[in-house]
Amino acid sequence: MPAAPTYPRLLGDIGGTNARFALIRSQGGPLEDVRTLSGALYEGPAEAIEAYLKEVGGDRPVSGGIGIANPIDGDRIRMTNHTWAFSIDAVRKTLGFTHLVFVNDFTALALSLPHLPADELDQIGGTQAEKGGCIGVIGPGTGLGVSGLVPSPTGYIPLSGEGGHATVAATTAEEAAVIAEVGKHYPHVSAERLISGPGLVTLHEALAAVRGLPSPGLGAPAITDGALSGKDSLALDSINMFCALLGTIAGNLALTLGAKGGVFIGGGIVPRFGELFARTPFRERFEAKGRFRDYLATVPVYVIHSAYPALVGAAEALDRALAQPPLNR
Ligand SMILES: Nc1ncnc2c1ncn2[C@@H]1O[C@H](COP(=O)(O)OP(=O)(O)OP(=O)(O)O)[C@@H](O)[C@H]1O
Repeated sequence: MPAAPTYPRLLGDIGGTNARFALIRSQGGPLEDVRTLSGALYEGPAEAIEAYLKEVGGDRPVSGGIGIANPIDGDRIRMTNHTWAFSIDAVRKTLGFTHLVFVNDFTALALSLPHLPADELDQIGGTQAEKGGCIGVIGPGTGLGVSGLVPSPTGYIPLSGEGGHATVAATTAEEAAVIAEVGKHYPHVSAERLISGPGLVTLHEALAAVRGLPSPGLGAPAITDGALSGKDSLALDSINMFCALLGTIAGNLALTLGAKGGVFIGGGIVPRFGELFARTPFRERFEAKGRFRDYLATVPVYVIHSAYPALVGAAEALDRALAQPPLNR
């Protein structure tokens, strides 16, 4: 009997604010009909997916792969920054799909890395990536996602960790003062508390307080704009500290994984810094590990500029799920 058709396939990337969907219509084909929907307008993923499919029309997919900004632990998902709570299998049945796979969004991002074209990556220091070496990925956005790819005889295995909640570490006295200031409000100052969109605002406010300045009251985009304009020195100092702290934690990730295959920076924030990023203390701090400076000096870091890398990774996650032999039930 011929195998049931698995194209078109639905791909998704569900964040705290937006849900992005796309279709791949044939094997090796591109992402098509990418749309961004506001999650808050829908009761749950089935409703959002139906709205998307109605809008783009054409043949209906029967399988889907979705990255979601949430830990995945079994069939039930309750989104942390959202009202959506659902059973993956119930969504699959509602949609009439044969397969529906959900993975953590940073697991999806990790799965995308070997597929990203070189011209969508900006290298920040280091030498050649070791082919087949361990890979790290870290990305400040609404939160701080951390993942990686570990080589195995059957290919790369993605990690599903919560590294954004590791403790943030100071290198300079002013960083220590900022962390102490933030610690007045939180019992544990995780990396995400400072290295994320909301974290940039927290860092900027705390740096002003440490320097005895009035509360600046700026949002994350305004802080970046102030730094890029060259006219707001507090904003520039905040971006520099943000990137230094990111360098510290990215260097820790590289050491922990032995990421000779490189460290990739995803998320929506760092690409918005543009050329400023290469002039921040990020790379110096990434390598500032005492006796392991030479080791880290070889590790390349790449800023991801791809438009929809998590959708590429969701496609890989679905590919892998469909390649598994069916369970004997
Ligand atoms: N120019 C900017 N500079 C710094 N931070 C910014 C800028 N523009 C937006 N942000 C911050 O980026 C964060 C959103 O990050 P990102 O674009 O990666 O979205 P996300 O985490 O994928 O979430 P979603 O998928 O739900 O949109 C927000 O906290 C926002 O304040």
